[in-house]
Amino acid sequence: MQRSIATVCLSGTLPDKLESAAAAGFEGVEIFEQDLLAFDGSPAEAGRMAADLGLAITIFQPFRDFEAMPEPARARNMDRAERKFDTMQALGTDLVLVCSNTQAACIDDPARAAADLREMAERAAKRGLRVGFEALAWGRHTNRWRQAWSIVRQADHPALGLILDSFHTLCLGDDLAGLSQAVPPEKLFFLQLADAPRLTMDPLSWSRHHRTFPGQGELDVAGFLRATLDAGYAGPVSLEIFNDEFRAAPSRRIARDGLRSLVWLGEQAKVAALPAPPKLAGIEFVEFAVDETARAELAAFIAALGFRRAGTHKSKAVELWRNGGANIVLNAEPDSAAAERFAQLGATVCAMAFRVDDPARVVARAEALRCPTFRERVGEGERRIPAVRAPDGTLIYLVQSPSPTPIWEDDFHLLPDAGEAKGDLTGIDHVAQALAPGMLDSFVLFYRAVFGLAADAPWELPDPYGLVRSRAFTGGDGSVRLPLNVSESTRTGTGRFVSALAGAGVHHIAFATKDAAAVVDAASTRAAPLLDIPDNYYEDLGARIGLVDAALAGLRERHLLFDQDGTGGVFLHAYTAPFHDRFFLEITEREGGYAGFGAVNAAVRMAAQQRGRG
Ligand SMILES: O=C(O)c1ccc(O)c(O)c1
Ligand SMILES: [Mg+2]
Repeated sequence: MQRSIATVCLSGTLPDKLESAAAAGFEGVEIFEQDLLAFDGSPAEAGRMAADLGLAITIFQPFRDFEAMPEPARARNMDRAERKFDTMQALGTDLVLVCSNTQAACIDDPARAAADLREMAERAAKRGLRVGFEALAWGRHTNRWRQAWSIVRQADHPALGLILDSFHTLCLGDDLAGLSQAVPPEKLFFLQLADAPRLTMDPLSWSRHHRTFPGQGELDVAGFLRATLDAGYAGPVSLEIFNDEFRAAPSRRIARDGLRSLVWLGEQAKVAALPAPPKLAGIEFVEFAVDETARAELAAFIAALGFRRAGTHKSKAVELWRNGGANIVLNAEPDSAAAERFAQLGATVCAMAFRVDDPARVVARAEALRCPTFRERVGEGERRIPAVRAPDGTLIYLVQSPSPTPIWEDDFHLLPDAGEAKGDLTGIDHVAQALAPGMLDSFVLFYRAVFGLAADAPWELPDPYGLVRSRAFTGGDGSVRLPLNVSESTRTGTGRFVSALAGAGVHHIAFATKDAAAVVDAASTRAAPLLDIPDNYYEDLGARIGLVDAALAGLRERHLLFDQDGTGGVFLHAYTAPFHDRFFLEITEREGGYAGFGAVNAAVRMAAQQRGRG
């Protein structure tokens, strides 16, 4: 499978785009005409640049509004084609993409379309060039691949073939049924792949602004690729994404995401196997980068929630704090990855650890998916825990589970009563990350591809100062839950956090308990900085769900928020005020299979946090 990417996917100048594509590991590029027009060198120079980078120019595109035009436009189009053939020969590519005509003047006559394409193909063939015809989903008279194929078949010229684009087919709810029976493999000239979120929108706007890489959206791109390969297609597999955020993002990151997406898609379409994704069994710990001062402050903050110091690292300035099954690591080791993170960003989460069945296999999978991995230096006799780096630089440690000896025993001097039995928390329920706008799709692909996490439908959460978009990832039967939040506004809690961090990071950590009321009561006796929820919330709650008065009073008294899911699932949760206006903690109790995050309560929580800033 030759991997190719269209220059339109990437930001910057044509040389930037080519360099980023080559650096990411692509073997080919589609040269989008607009990128060539804006380039101040000759097509031959562009062609040499690509060749020097080891990139084949897989196609030149698009050639628009060609077929079935009345005279004199028809004759002009033939001349235009000849001129573009000159460009293609200088570039060093033999294939041009003709997308179906969108003009009102286009004649509704497939025979005319076929005759015109036949003539174009005949002219191309004289120069050893080829023409591929693609149905745009908004083409005037040709918008399905079956129509495009019927025209290509009628034209019956060896230099004319069909181009398939997953977006145009899938956005119309169409599929490739019948492809392998209808179209001989030598007539499949090119394959473009794009995913997209399911939106209710006209196909043109949807296509020009919201396409994504495969794995970042909701279309069955793997099925589309599989069907094309089953029909005998053996040419390049090329990404063609029009996306506003991609155009604004660094081309290197987007190109890397693109390659990762194709590697992952190859697995999904059963082209090439990868080391299997992990069986996940929860989040073992979350680790903060601190210095001595921040460690003391953060220790006091979590102690109010019932965490106790459970151990110190044998060779590093690292402490383990624990409440029942929930572990927090405070890392103040100088000269470490954590110290670097602290120097840059202050007290923040620098790592978290997933319990996985086989850490070595996950590392191999991450490497196959071109994700950076990490190994911390270790002292004698200490355990080396491998890690994968998330797109924001956060380390995700991979901890063997089940494991004959808990990871803490090798590396930590544990205090005598450090066991998990003590405490009222059962573990880490979820870890929420705030991301800069434009980063969400990179994270979506990372979590889905490396860890096999499944994405919930997107949510919108109203902060008093702007909207927060949220998408949650879940794996391991709900043992790992990772909501991702993005805000365009810099005044929301999410936006301020992202500005302070100049990027992305963990914004809150939610702990699980079987008895939220008891945890909150105990925390209150320790003067924990829990968030006050206004009475109006409880008035509305009573009106909405008719809890008995005593139950409602119990929630109100403890400032506990409540949600239920209609199938017997119930969620109780309470929040702390933010630590250093940075991140906050949450206490959660899930009952009856509740699978959400209390999104209905987010507006009240965010308003209370904004009020708390004074
Ligand atoms: O949006 C467009 O115009 C356009 C052009 C060329 C393509 O291959 C395509 O899928 C869309
Ligand atoms: Mg296309």
